[in-house]
Amino acid sequence: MPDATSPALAPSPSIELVAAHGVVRRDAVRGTVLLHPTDFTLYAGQRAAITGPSGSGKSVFLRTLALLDACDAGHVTWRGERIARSRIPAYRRRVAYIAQRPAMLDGTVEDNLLYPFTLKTYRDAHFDRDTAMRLALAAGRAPDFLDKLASDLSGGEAQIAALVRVLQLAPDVLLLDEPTASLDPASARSIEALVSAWFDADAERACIWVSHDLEQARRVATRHLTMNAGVLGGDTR
Ligand SMILES: Nc1ncnc2c1ncn2[C@@H]1O[C@H](COP(=O)(O)OP(=O)(O)OP(=O)(O)O)[C@@H](O)[C@H]1O
Repeated sequence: MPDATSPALAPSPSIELVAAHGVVRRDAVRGTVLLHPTDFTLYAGQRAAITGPSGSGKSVFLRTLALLDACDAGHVTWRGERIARSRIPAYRRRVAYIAQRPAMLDGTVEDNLLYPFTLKTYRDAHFDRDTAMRLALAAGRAPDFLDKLASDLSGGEAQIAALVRVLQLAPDVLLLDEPTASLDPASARSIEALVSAWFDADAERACIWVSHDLEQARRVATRHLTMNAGVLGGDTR
């Protein structure tokens, strides 16, 4: 009978997905530090939350991990390797950043869902209406959701559409920057359910959820970090 130390039952080594190595961000004009030197690793299977006061640097940190803003020092790695400039689009395909109020294009929800497939990075992928419908249904939307005009969507519906637009592309990591901040509780729960279903579908996925809401942070994450005046605290490694 194998015991817990036998190779068959030992936990598999953690897979490092996104890591920050001494990353620093400064205000380009005034030179003030927005993010102090930060080390952080996100492993496959982790759901992390970052809470902290307004203006403390949560978005600055998330945008740095997403490679949307360049570091002033340090670097970000993907699966233990530095990311060459030419590989940034491929990285963003694996690591998706979701803003608080994502931009929607004119046209229907389906037009919005089709948009990523017009980009060079996704030239090998194809829009699958059934997948999109399934995701919309998982967020409690009616079957006609894809036919709605983006301009007619409520804030909650627009956020759901934006999340479906990302999740249909099956990223490995979600960086969620207060995705439910301006939403009613029901819409917020729909977003949480959608992210949860995405996470549960593959053991090698991981996410970071920035939230002002401590209750939500407890619901959506098992690893808790804090940001205060540009200093990331908690269990950062
Ligand atoms: N590109 C930038 N250049 C200069 N200053 C910036 C830049 N981005 C953010 N800041 C400043 O950095 C500080 C942290 O901003 P950030 O948006 O990360 O805060 P936050 O913790 O996400 O706040 P909130 O919870 O209100 O969204 C703020 O003072 C903000 O004005």
